[in-house]
Order: sequence, then C-alpha cells, then structure tokens
Amino acid sequence: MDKIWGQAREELQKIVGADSFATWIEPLRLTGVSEGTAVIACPTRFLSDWVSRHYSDEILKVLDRIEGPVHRLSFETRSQTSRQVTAANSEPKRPAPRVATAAAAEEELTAPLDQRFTFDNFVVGKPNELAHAAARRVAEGGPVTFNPLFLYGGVGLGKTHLMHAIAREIQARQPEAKVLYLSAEQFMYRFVQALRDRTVMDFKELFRTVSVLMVDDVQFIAGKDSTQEEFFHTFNTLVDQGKQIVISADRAPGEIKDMEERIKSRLQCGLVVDLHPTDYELRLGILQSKTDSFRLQYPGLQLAPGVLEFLAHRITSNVRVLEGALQRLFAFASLMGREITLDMTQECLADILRANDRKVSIEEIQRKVAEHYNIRLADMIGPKRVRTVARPRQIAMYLAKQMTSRSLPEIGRRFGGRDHTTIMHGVRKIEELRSADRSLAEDIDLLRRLLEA
Ligand SMILES: Nc1ncnc2c1ncn2[C@@H]1O[C@H](COP(=O)(O)OP(=O)(O)OP(=O)(O)O)[C@@H](O)[C@H]1O
Repeated sequence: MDKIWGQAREELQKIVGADSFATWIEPLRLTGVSEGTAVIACPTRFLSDWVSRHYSDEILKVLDRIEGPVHRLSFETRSQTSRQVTAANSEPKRPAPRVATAAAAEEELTAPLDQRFTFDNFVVGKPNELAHAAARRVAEGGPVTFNPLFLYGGVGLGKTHLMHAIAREIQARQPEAKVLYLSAEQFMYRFVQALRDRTVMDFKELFRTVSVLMVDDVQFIAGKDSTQEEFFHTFNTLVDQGKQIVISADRAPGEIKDMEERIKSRLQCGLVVDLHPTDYELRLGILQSKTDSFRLQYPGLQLAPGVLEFLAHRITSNVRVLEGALQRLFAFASLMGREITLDMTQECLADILRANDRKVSIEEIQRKVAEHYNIRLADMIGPKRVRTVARPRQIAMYLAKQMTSRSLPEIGRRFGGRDHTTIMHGVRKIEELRSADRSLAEDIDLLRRLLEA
C-alpha cells in the first residue's frame, strides 16, 4: 500500500501544488483498496471533511490510474469513530451529527501545522523584524499585552509561516493550552456546517473555550454577513476573557472592504504590524537558508558564486516565488548532474525571470557605471583597453547580464558590436574578481541598488 500511496502522493503534489499538498494531502495515508473503494486514514475529521470536499476527484483519478478501478474513497479518522465515504462524481455525503468529546472536536477543528514553518526557519530582516518580534512575544505566552496581534502583508511574505510558528511554539511551551489555528475560510466552513447540522451551540462552546485563537486570511470573511457576526461574537468573548487572538490578513484592518466597521475597529485594538515587501538582504538571507536545506536534500550539488545574489536581485515578487525558483534550480541541476551556474539559472528560470524583469536597460547601466567610475559614456562602447576604462566596461557587461534578460550577443551589440565571447569573458572576469575583491563587490552592489531605485 505504501508504494502505491507513495506514487499517488508524487502525482497529487504535482496536481494540487506544494502548499496545498503539504497542508491537506501530506497527513493522509492509504490503508487499503478493496472492491473499488480506497480507504484513507486521516488524522482528524476536519481534515477528512475538507479533503473529501476539495480533493476527492483528484485522489480518485490518481488512484484509479495507478491501482486499477477505484470509484470511492472512504475516510477513516484516527479515532475510528466515523467513516466518511465519497464516491466518484457524487456530492460528498453529509456528515452524521457529531457527539464527539470537546477534545476530539477541537482536534478536528485545528488545521494541520506545516512542519517547515518554525521560528528557526524564519529569516529575519528589516522588512519583517517587527512582525517577527511581535510574533515571538505572543508565542512566549505570559500576560497578554496586545490583543489581537494583527499581522498583515502582501502575498507570500510569511504571514502563514509566522502564524504556524506561533502556534507550534505555544503548544511546545504550554502543552495544556488549547491553541486553535485555522483559516478564515475554514472558520466559515465549520460555522456553515454547524448551522446545517444544528450544532451551533457546540460550535460556539468550542471556540469560546480555547486559550489562543489564530485566524489566517481574515479578509476572506469580508462580505459574508452571518460568518462575520459569529466571528465578532467569538472575538469579543475571547478578548473579554483575556485570551490571546492572532489574526492575519493581506491588508490593514481599515482597508478590508465589506467588513463591518465594528469588526474593523476591534481588529485595530491591539497591535497591527505590517510585513513589508522583502529587500535584497532579506531575499539573499532566505535564499542562503533554503540553500542549506536543499544541500541536504541534494548532496554534492555545486553552486557557482553569484547565483544566489543574482536570484535575490532579479526575483523580487515574493518569497514563495523565490523558494520555488530555487527548488526548481536544484531539481534541474540534480537531474542534469551539473553544477548550478549563472547560465543554467537563466536558462532554467527564464519564465520566472521574465515575469520579474525590472526593465533596467543596458543604456542605463552603462550610464550609471560610467558616472560612477568617472569615465566618458562613449568609452563604454569604444575600443580603449586601458584598465581604468576596460574594468568599468566589464562591470557594466556583468550588470547587463545579471539585471536584464538580454542574451550575450544582444549585450555585445550594445557594447559597440562586440562579440558574445568578449561579453562572456567580461562577465566571468567580474565574477572571479567579486569573490576576491571586497571593495569591487561593494561597488557592484551599490551600482545595482542605484539602478534598482
Ligand atoms: N522570512 C522568511 N524566512 C523564511 N521563509 C519565508 C520567509 N517569509 C516567507 N517565507 C516562505 O515563503 C513561503 C510563503 O510564505 P507564507 O505562506 O507564510 O506567505 P503568506 O504571507 O501567508 O502568503 P499568502 O498571502 O499567499 O497567504 C513559505 O514557504 C514560507 O516559508
């Protein structure tokens, strides 16, 4: 069974994506297949409900392909108290009314925490230091100083990572504390289910007995009136009882449209902190930290100097994209059995690099470098070979290769019709010098920053 499930997991990861896979599919196990029914063990009822509603088609298709006819999924939760069956092309069965104990029900409610999202793995830099410090403070427990802690920021900047890290840390420090972590979407889903099953009182009771409530992506309930109402009451009760609440969203409370004013104002009562877009240093730090873990996964892979710096400069959209790019690069290099070089990086990540292209032109680069080294712009394209001119020219070639998506022959044309091998030589020369000559490396960083500004 493990072999079949191993294969199925690989396929499912490709279909649903790494994040959803880690959250929803990773905790599942296939325990048997008989007469067209695959039995899947699931740690909580909440997870099995969610998976059967959102991923049963994908799981059925994959198992059917690998294992032969599979028409139905049967989910077994750890307690074995219930079995939920989902058939292909049919609506999921309505779960039977529950008479679970409070502890079991709570376990069902809490969304699974991603093992990778810990404080240790979170790289701190200027843009996220305040959010990180606040998250740490909440995770340490002790008297509640700000309630709620409201974390917000753009896509993929680490909100969920910090939320999971807080939840894990509190659980580790105070095993008796009831930490309830879930997304606002899951909150709504459970609330609607409670309405349908007429178990709203249980739902209320459950939420109101937790020690720490953490709700991710709260903007999701904007415009969902009855869910907002319920959320508001839960929120107030917990705050009144001095229980810690942690909320995340993709924007500041005041900017969430279709959210009731009273909720917005409640959300702003504690500490509101912003995860700012990453800067170069933070991106480089994250890449270095991820590279350390990839090195364990792909032992023996060589990484040429300058590749991480190149990625940190060129991929500025968000950390998820940055991570994905690095992952692809390591997987590609390991398949090819080759060192990760700048050329390979550009080839393998062409699509991501294009999407992140900051559109610095070669002319701008030449102008800035000429200004910086106090040489004439005409010398950038001219034939002079004295070092005081040739070195800045090579630096400009290097920056053109790193900061634009132009090919070597194209760059050559902009440098007075030079051959692509001359450009390649220039780029290599600067790569070598960069690692040996600190002041040159600093000069290049400064130039790059000026060009990015
Ligand atoms: N400072 C950081 N250090 C290490 N990894 C980070 C950091 N910031 C983000 N990441 C990683 O980037 C990825 C995206 O982060 P996360 O899911 O927390 O983003 P988010 O802000 O919740 O995004 P969304 O708005 O899409 O929900 C995760 O894999 C996370 O581990």
